[in-house]
Amino acid sequence: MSPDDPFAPYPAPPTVAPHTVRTLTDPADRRRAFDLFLGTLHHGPVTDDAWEAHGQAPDEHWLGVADPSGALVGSAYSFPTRLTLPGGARVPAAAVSGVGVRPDRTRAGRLTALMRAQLTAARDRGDVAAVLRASEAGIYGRYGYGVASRADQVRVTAGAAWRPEAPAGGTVRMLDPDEATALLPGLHERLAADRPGGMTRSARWWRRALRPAGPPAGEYKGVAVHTGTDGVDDGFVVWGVAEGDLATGGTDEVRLQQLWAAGPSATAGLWRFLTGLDLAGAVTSWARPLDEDLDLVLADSRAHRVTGRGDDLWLRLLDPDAALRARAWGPGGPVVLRVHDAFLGDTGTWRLADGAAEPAAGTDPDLECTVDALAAAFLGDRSPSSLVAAGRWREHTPGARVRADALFSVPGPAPWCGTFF
Ligand SMILES: CC(=O)SCCNC(=O)CCNC(=O)[C@H](O)C(C)(C)COP(=O)(O)OP(=O)(O)OC[C@H]1O[C@@H](n2cnc3c(N)ncnc32)[C@H](O)[C@@H]1OP(=O)(O)O
Repeated sequence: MSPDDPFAPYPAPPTVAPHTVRTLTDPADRRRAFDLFLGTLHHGPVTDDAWEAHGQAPDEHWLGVADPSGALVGSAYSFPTRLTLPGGARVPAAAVSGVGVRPDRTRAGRLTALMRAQLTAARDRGDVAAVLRASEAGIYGRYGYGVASRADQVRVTAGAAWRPEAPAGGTVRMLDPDEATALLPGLHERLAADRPGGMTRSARWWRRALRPAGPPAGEYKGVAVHTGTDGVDDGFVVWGVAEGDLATGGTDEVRLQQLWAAGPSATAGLWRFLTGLDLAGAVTSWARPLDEDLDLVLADSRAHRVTGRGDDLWLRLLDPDAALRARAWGPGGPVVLRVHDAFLGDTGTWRLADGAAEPAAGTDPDLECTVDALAAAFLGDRSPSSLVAAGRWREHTPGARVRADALFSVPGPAPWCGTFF
């Protein structure tokens, strides 16, 4: 992207080495591609057990990029998911992972070729968006991905006291692996439907999360479910433990892996349970939603510390028209928004008003942005005003940003994906 014209077409990388991108259907090719990907993360190849236990769902889409010699030098795959938008609509999306190019073949356009093939194929299949978790923040913006939700790393002191008026009620029960496998996918599916950025998880994802194969199988994994006062299961938690060093008298650290809750009493009930576990000094998590305000309900607000904040879900709209029509809108408007997709070579203009988005080709825009910068506001994470202030959106009509703030803002939970894939 040129700094002079952020909407200029995406330039081809200066060196594009000869290559072929092809779809991988043979399980042996997929395994080679997965090993290649693991290698780019500095990991060894997948074990037989892990590969068998995880399996490969037939609806996954695997791509490889090969040298003229035929050697596989890059990989990318995706599985189908449904992404929750503001207002609760769910749209089909490609969940992208396994992206890697062999270290001796990087910076010669191979990822660019994989991304073009993957995004085009997903759009042709009818996916409204692609989503991913990025290993590095500098990779995916050029392909139209933007950070659509962020998450907090937190540390909560074990045994912390709760304020008397903190939400309460309900019960917590622990599950064994079979019970967890039977109950959690459906419960998560229900809970993820209520939060923008929530996504459906594949059976493979759950197998890996609840029944790890290989060395992690020996790790402790706790699972518990919260049941509300109405008798309905309304939240769950999965955690592991980092053992303290006995030599130094250190206590265990409870590492929160997943916590989904339907509302404040389930959230509080599960956190009370976790922080009440014996033999632990703290509960930590690498990614909690920004609206989980534990400092408001703990007697000592400093018992909840946000130790970091980072990107959660990266979103790439493939069919902006379908996406803009599917999400809910706040009151007010009108605002005419033009969106540029330099990588796939599209530009579209929409009029946002009265709770709806309608195509408005030929109308002068009040606001203009790239598709990656639209992602930053699309699920509700950033306001148009903050994006204009940062130079990521352009305002042509004074005051349009404030009208857009109201349009993009929909009551409900903060956007958060909460699924690592
Ligand atoms: C969803 C997931 O799976 S996330 C995991 C992503 N994979 C990894 O992080 C594994 C380690 N890294 C790699 O395998 C590779 O370096 C990749 C896949 C990130 C990049 O592959 P490459 O074939 O080198 O990318 P390609 O040559 O197409 O680069 C295209 C552009 O992106 C830039 N780029 C590539 N990687 C990076 C990066 N890590 N940070 C910043 N810019 C990058 C290139 O400089 C190039 O820029 P230009 O168009 O201005 O010239």
